[in-house]
Amino acid sequence: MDKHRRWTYSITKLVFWTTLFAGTVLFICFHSPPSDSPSVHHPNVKWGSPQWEKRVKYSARPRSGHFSVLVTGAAGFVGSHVSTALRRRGDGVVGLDNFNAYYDPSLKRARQTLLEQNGVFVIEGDINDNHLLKKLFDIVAFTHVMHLAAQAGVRYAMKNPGSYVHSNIAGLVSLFEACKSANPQPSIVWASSSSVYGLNSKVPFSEKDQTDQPASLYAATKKAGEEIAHTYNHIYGLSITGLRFFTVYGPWGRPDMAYFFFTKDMLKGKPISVFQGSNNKSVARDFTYIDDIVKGCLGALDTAEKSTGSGGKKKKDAQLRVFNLGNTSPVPVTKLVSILEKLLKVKAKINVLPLPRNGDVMFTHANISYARKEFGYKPTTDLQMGLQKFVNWYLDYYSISEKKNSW
Ligand SMILES: O=C(O)[C@H]1O[C@H](OP(=O)(O)OP(=O)(O)OC[C@H]2O[C@@H](n3ccc(=O)[nH]c3=O)[C@H](O)[C@@H]2O)[C@H](O)[C@@H](O)[C@H]1O
Repeated sequence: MDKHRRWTYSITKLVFWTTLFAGTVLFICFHSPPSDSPSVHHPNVKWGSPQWEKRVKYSARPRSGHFSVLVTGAAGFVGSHVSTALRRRGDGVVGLDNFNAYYDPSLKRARQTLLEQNGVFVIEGDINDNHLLKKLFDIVAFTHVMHLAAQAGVRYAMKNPGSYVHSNIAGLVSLFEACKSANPQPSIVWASSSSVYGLNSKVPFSEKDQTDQPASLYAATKKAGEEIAHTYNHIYGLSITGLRFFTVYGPWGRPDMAYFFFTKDMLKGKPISVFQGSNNKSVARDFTYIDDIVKGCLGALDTAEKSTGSGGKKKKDAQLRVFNLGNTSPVPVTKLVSILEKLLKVKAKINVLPLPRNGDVMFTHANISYARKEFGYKPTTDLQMGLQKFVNWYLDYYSISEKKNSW
């Protein structure tokens, strides 16, 4: 071979191998297996990449006759349970969560891992990110949005008021804007709160009762959300259902809630503070078990009518509803503590404190007859049984042996 031919041969060889290598890389990128295959669980797939879009679309794909649902707050307590239930029955589910550090983000990541194993892709992003929301509605024709992302917690509102405005007001508006512009417009079910009843003293709380005396900024932002929902329903024909949750508890729960940190502190032998009203009156809550709440969420979703707008205009009036989702039997916080003492086999060190004026109310008690009538909502788990399930999960998740229980 002369010098020139050898040179041409080397170049041809180089081009051949480069093309083969580039082709293989492109093939891997564009023909990766579907998102719920365990081999491709990369939570950090680049936003907006073809692989990301593919995972979003795959996760959103329902079984025939089922819904395609965007669940915000999917790595949260209620969001992770609802996403799993929807996915299990055949709905396509895409999760969205900002994984903020309000409480231990590793718990949110653990929920995300479970969701991914169940075929739910959870996108890390904020509901205030208009670009992200637009992109999601551009690539998927979601039939429903289950909006559970929020800044929760009644007492924390005094420490960080801005985060309530950011998530519960600005975030809600950003989400409604995206839904109103989507084509088709989805039906929306979202989490309001029992706290909207505020200083209401008429029991049990009915959806028709007054809700204009919120006792915390948290409650005020949820009440504002209900009014904002009215506006978007009225102007744009969005079908919107608000759910007033009553102190939801259970496995995979929120560490900022009393039943959760009482358990943690009691197991460590630390004292707990139990609030009490004036004249030694007990503070009580209508504690509601997570599985009952999930049934209520699905019932609301299944009975939600379609939105009626398109192109930013409404064609006719759309559905607007608000439901209480409670347990209907308030339990004093002192009773909650005594149930935990039995289940954990420890004596609590209790400091009784006067109910602080930081947003707490004396009691909550749900009337659930409207939800029962509309979608057969009927809670079945009492506090004793529900806490037993929570404690089983807690000891298992934090790998605490029975021996340690006798601290
Ligand atoms: O239904 C709701 O809309 C809200 O429910 C929940 O709020 P709450 O009912 O206030 O739950 P949680 O903090 O567990 O306190 C429970 C009880 O323990 C008492 N409590 C609390 C703390 C303490 O140190 N001592 C004490 O006695 C306290 O006085 C109270 O009586 C959600 O957190 C909130 O996000 C929202 O969704």
